[in-house]
Amino acid sequence: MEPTLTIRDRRFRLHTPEAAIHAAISKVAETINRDYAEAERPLLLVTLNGAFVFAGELFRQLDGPFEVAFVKLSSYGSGVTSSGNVTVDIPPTTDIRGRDVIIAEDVVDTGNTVHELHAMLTACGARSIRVATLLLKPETYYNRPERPDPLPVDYVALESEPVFIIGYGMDYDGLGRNLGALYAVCDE
Ligand SMILES: O=P(O)(O)OC[C@H]1O[C@H](OP(=O)(O)OP(=O)(O)O)[C@H](O)[C@@H]1O
Ligand code: HPA
Repeated sequence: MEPTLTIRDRRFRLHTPEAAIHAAISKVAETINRDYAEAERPLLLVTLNGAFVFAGELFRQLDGPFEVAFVKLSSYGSGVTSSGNVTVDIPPTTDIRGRDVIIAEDVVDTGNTVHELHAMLTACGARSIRVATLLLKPETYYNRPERPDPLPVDYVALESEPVFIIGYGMDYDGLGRNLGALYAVCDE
């Protein structure tokens, strides 16, 4: 685990080591297993691209008749700020009607993505919708004048200050998703 690294034009510093990530994901899995012990075929819906690493590790620790499906959304392009427009590149890869859905996100930052997806799943007739994320940025998520009543984020592995993070699925311009630890931009 490098203490600092450079990707293209940006410097990053170690933010969360691998062991802490694994421990946090295991805690989330335990809670979900308790909450869904009686559920019938709950669905883990993974938001591509970023959430595939987190969701893969989480899914392996879920007990019972869980299914997995995917959706691809994007709003950041190659930069470090949300465009504000969430594009649905691939709609949910399975029928959502009547399902108990857990959205798996890598990061809930502005919350634009998770709100867009929640609205889509509601329109598709999901029976229940909860959100699991590897990382939540509470200061960014809960302080949005345009969204005074944000959705609950039900399962949060890790929290961070409002700084751009890469690693464990999260990217800068498509790079850094394969890092096993989290790194925060440190050149601002
Ligand atoms: O809370 P928000 O501000 O909406 O940010 C969170 C979203 O941003 C990233 O997706 P991105 O659009 O970068 O696509 P990617 O998953 O392919 O990296 C990330 O994977 C989340 O889905
Ligand atoms: O901090 C972040 N890192 C990578 N992708 C993101 N998408 C929203 N926030 C982030």
